[in-house]
Amino acid sequence: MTTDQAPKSKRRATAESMAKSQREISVSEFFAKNRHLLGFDNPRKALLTTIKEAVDNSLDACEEAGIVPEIWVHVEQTGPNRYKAGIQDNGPGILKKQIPLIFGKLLYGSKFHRLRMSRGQQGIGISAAGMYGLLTTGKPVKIVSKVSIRKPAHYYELRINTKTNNPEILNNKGDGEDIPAGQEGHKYIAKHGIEWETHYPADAPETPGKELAHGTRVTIELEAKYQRGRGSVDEYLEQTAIANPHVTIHYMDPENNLRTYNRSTRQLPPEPVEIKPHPYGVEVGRLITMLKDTSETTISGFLTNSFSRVSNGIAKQICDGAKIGTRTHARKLNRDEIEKLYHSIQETKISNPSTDCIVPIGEELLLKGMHQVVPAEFYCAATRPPAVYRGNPFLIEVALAYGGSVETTKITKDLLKELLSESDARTVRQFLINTFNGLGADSADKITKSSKLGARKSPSKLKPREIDALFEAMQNINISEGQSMNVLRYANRVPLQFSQSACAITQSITGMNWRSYGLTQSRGNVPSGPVTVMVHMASVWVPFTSESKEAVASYPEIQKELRLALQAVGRKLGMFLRKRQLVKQQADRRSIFLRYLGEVATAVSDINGSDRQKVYDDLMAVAQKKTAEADMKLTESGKLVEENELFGDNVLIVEKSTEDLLNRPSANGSSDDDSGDQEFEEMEDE
Ligand SMILES: Nc1ncnc2c1ncn2[C@@H]1O[C@H](COP(=O)(O)OP(=O)(O)OP(=O)(O)O)[C@@H](O)[C@H]1O
Repeated sequence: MTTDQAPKSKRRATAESMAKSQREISVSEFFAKNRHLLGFDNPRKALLTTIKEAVDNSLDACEEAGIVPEIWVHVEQTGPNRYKAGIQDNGPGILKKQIPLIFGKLLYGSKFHRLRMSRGQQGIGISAAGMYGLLTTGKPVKIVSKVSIRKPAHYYELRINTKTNNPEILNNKGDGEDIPAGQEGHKYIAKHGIEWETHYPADAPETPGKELAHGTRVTIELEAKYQRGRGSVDEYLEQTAIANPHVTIHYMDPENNLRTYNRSTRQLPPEPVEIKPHPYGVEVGRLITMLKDTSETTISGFLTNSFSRVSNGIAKQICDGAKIGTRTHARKLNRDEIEKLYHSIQETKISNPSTDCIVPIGEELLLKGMHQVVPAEFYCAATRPPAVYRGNPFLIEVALAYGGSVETTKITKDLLKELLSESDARTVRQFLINTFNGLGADSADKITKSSKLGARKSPSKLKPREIDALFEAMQNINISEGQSMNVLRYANRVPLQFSQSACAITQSITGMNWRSYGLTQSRGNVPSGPVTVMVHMASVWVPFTSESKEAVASYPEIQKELRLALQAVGRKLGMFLRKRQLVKQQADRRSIFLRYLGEVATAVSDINGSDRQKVYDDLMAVAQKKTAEADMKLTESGKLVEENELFGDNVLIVEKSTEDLLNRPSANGSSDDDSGDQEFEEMEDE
C-alpha cells in the first residue's frame, strides 16, 4: 500500500463552482464585519469613537475655515444600552449635495489626498459611526447643515447602503428638507423636533445669545454604554480642551449635567500649508502610478512639479544619476528606467521638506492647557524642531506637570457612588485602577486594604457603610509614591486613549531612565510619582498602527525625537526636584535650631546675666543665615515667582510654602528616609 496517495474522496468544488461565489467586497461590508478596526469593538468605545469622529471633524472644519470653534456635545440615553449622540459646531457648514456622500459613504473625504496636518486623514470616520448606529439600532443618521445666516439650512435623515457603499436619503421622499432662514426656520425646527442649537448660550462670554450663522450637527443613535473614567467621553473632551485651548465645548452628559470647557484663547493655530510629497518618501509602486497619471510631458517637469524641494538643478542631478535625459517623455519611461529613477532619487541630496505644513501647539499654550486641567506644583514644556520620517515632516512636543493632589482625593462621595454603580469592573481593586489615571496596582491594594473591603468585592454591590470606608481610605491614604506617571498622548491635537502599550510614545517613556531625573522607576515601566506627561506628535501623516487611530507606529526617526523631547523636560524636572530637596533639608535643620533656641537663650542669660531677648535674636539671626536655602524661591532662574506666573523659559512653578514641603513626602516617596536621595545624587553623577 502506498502512503503518499491522498485518500479517495469526492471532489468538493470546482474552479467553476467557486467562481460563482467570487465577487467584489464592498468597503462598507468589510468594515461592518470588521468594526473593531475602526474603534467600534465594544459599546463603551463605540460611544466615544462616534463623538470623537464628529468633534475632530468639527475642529478640522472650523480651523480650515478660520472660525474660532464652538462645539455642542449632547449625549442622551434613549433605552437600555442605547444612546443618542448629537454633535454640533459653528463651522462653515457643508454644501447640500455633499452631505449624503460625507455621512453615507465610507472612504469619502477631503483630507486623504493632501499632505496637510489635520485630525482626520482617512475619510472613514463619521460615515462609519453612522453605519454602526444603523446596524445596531436601525436608526438613520440625522444631519443639519447651514452655510449662511441668510440661506436655508438643510436637514437630511440618511442611511448607508452597505452593499453598494452609497447613501440613501429617507426624509422628504429622498430629497431632504430645507429649513428656512430666520424666525420661520426656528418655528420649523421646533415644530418638527429637529435637533439644532439656533443660538449661542445666553451667558457665552463673546457671543451671548447670538444666532448661529452657520455650522453642522450630526445626530447618531447607537448601541452604547456610558461610563466615566479612563477611555471615556468625559476624558476625551477634557483632554481635547487641553490640546485645543481655542475651543469652547458645551457638554451635556446623559445625566443632564452641563459642563462647559471655555477657551483660554481666541487665537486660532496658524494655518498649516499643504505640501507636495517629498521624493524620499515615495516608493517605487507609487512612482509608477504618479508617472502614469502625470500631465507633465518631460521627466524634469514631472519631478519639479510633483514633489517638494526639487528644483531644475536637482531634477537634472536625479536624471543624470538614472542616466535618463531631462526631456524624456515622462509617461514613456519603462519599468527599468523608473527603478533607476527611484534609486537615483535616494542617492541625490535633497533638502528636508518645508515644515510650515505642521503646526505645534507651542510651549506656552501647552503650559497653559496643562495648568488649567492638572493641578500641580511644577510645569515645564519643550517643543522639538521639525524632523522627517519616510519623507513626511513631523514634530514632537512634550509638557510635564509634577505634584498636586492625586485623582482619588479630588472626587466627591456622590461622584464615587455614581462611578461605582456605572462600573463593570469585577473587583473594587480593578475599579480603582481602571477609573483613576496614574493609580497603580500597589496604591489600589493599599486603599482596598485600608477600607477593609475583601479582594473580590464587586464595586456595584458595596453597601453604604463600605462606600464610606472606601471614600475615607481614598482621601487619607498617602499614595503619591505608588502613583504611576499619567501619560496623555496626542496626535495632531487628538487625544489617543487606547492601545497605550503599542504606541511609540509610551514605549519611549518606558524605555527612558527617569531615575536620573529624580523619579523612581522599575525597568521597562512608566516611572512612579505624581507626574503627568503630555506628548504631542504633529504631522502631515501620522503613522497609526490601525484605522482606529489609537497608537503611533515606532519609526526610528520618531522614537529619536520623542526621546530628545522627553529628556528636555526630564532635565528641568530633575533640577526642580533637586532644589526642592535642598529647601526641605534646610527647613528641617532650621526647625531643629528653633526648637532649642529659647532654652539656650534663657540658659545663657541665667549664666552671664546678658539680655535674653538679645541673645535670642542673635541666635535666630545665625540660624537663619546658616539655613538661608530654606527661604530659596523655587525658580529656575532665581526670580521671585508669583503664583501662576508663566516664565519665558517655559517653566511654571506654583509656589509651595516651606511648611507644605515639611508636611509633604519627598519626590522619592517618604519624608524622612533619605536613601532615595542618595540614589538620586548618584544617578545625577553618572
Ligand atoms: N462638521 C463638518 N463640517 C464641515 N465638513 C465636514 C464636517 N464633518 C465632515 N466634514 C467633511 O467630510 C469629510 C469626511 O469626514 P470623515 O470623518 O468621514 O473623514 P475624515 O475626517 O476626512 O478622515 P478620518 O476617517 O481619518 O476621520 C471630511 O474630510 C470633511 O471634508
